[in-house]
Amino acid sequence: MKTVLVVAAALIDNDGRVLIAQRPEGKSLAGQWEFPGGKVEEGETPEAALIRELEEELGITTKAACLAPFVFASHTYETFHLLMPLYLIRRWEGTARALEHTALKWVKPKDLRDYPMPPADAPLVAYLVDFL
Ligand SMILES: Nc1nc2c([nH]c(=O)n2[C@H]2C[C@H](O)[C@@H](COP(=O)(O)OP(=O)(O)OP(=O)(O)O)O2)c(=O)[nH]1
Ligand SMILES: [Mg+2]
Repeated sequence: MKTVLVVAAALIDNDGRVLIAQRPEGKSLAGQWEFPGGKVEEGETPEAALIRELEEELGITTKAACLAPFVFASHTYETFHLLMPLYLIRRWEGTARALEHTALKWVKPKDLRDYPMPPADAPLVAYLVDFL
């Protein structure tokens, strides 16, 4: 089975809320709420991939020095194994907009459990609740 490397971000605002984004119709896991991010492309570092994905998906600009490695998900789906590092980000430029998602939401960590998220994400939420 193929291991797919996906990078994701927990953007944290000044009130300690985390940004989640709803996956659009037509994609796998449609309607579920995820951390913004995406697949690392060939020859790309995880950090460069995340900076690119945040620009594409949210229209925001950040830099490698603002990405703090936090925890990772390692989860077997039916057709691939997902390896997904989650970075914490507190500094970026611009206002996040849903350029590729159905909706965005800023959520207190303890309220993240009210939103259906992909199976790989449940353990990550527990770490955010404890740490933030
Ligand atoms: N971004 C993100 N992906 C997640 C999360 N949890 C989770 O299981 N995934 C899975 C869903 C997908 O199988 C994969 C990421 O795929 P994606 O569709 O976001 O990839 P991408 O942004 O590069 O988009 P695409 O060009 O492949 O359409 O990781 C999460 O919290 N954030
Ligand atoms: Mg994505």
